[in-house]
Amino acid sequence: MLALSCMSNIIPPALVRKLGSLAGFDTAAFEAVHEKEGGLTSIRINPAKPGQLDTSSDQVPWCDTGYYLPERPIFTLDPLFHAGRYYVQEASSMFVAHAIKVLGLHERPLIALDLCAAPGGKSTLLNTYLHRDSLLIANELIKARATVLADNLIRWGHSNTIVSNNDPSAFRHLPGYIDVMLVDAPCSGSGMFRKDRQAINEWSEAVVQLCSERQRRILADSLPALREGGILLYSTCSYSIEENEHIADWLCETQGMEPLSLSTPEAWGIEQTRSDKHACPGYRFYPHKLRGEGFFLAAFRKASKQSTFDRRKPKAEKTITPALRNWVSNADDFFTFTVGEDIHILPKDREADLHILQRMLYLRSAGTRVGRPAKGDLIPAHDLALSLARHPDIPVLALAKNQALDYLRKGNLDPAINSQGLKGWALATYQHATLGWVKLLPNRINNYYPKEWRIATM
Ligand SMILES: C[S@@+](CC[C@H](N)C(=O)[O-])C[C@H]1O[C@@H](n2cnc3c(N)ncnc32)[C@H](O)[C@@H]1O
Repeated sequence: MLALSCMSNIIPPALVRKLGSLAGFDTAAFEAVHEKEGGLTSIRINPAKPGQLDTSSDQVPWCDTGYYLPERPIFTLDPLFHAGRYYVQEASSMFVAHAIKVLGLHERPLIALDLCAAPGGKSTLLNTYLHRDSLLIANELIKARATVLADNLIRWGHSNTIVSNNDPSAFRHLPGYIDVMLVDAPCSGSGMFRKDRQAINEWSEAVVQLCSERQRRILADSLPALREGGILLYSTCSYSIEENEHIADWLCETQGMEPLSLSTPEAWGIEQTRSDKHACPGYRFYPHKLRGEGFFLAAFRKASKQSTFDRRKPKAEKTITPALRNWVSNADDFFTFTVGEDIHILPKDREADLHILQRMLYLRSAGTRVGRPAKGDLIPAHDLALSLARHPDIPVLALAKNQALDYLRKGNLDPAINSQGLKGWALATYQHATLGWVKLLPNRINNYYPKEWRIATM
């Protein structure tokens, strides 16, 4: 408590001392910006989904789908949040979008791995910015967090995504398989001090050291999966040199990586550093220099030789059955597979990848869960309602805001809303954005919003 009330001592002096050794570091401005709790609110919109959003506010300079909000709304009470129309994401970390563009990673289909992916901020960004025919493997070590990750990716709606729940060392079984790998490593969290005061109490030089060692372990364990010539994006929300520039030097020294620079306009206020030994460019975000929290990113190409394995295509491809054609748009682009009773779809040219990944990893989910067969038809899954692969001709029940919130609370809906007298399965929508399924009966509307997703009554 004493530390919290004594403002100039809020930032651990040992951290400030170390940062003071970086060329051009402005200690006074850094301390001043940390005197107030809070920080900014920003969202990144999902350009693939409909729904009116007020984007008159300022754009995040390094991400054309990122916007600062003038204040923090109660996101839970906005149906568009639940529809995956946007993701609430800290502005600095949206810099990954710029890195993708500068490195041309959007130009052709790639296999991408987001190794430390929960809750999914950067995975949803990768979904938006990578080439649409890419495959994204979003991995998270901690099981409960992998569930949150999977849910956020369902909301975002892309079918070309696989969620895995593995230790980084599991990726050793996929030598040379990945084209681009993002390691947004667990770190000491100093970049979030303005948003999370508790992080200040938990910070110590020993924690920085432990994090630095863990970051090396995570990278050494997973890097065999990156193909020769493949790209690594390494990021943290720490200011500590031990977790940033020192890791960059270590990657060059021991992991056969060569540094890449990402040209950024000076007006953005991003500080470019050079590591001591290999002059690796690093991109530092300081809240006193730009509108964002503390963040670091560095990019590398794998220069060393990397063996790989045989990836012959299996021939068991199952195409979409006639019954599914009314539910899935561009049905011929997908193949189907079942998990338990549920039918899933994944883009056709990813069938071999699914077979490989099923053998080597523990997969939490793959592609889009479409639903369960029932008497020649389908009981549609919630994932399909939120998916971009959903058929455009499925009937729609348009809801006003209070009705949409009742729907999201899994409450009862007045049958009078169904003024057109529609029957059967329909999509509950708000401002053209889909929230989930309803079943329309003559005197009733059955609410199929998943009970584990429902919002609390406020
Ligand atoms: C900085 S967070 C990732 C944030 C995420 N990339 C995003 O943008 O939403 C780091 C993640 O690494 C996971 N993690 C923790 N220890 C790990 C380890 N030893 N190996 C791999 N991942 C780990 C954490 O559970 C956490 O989800």
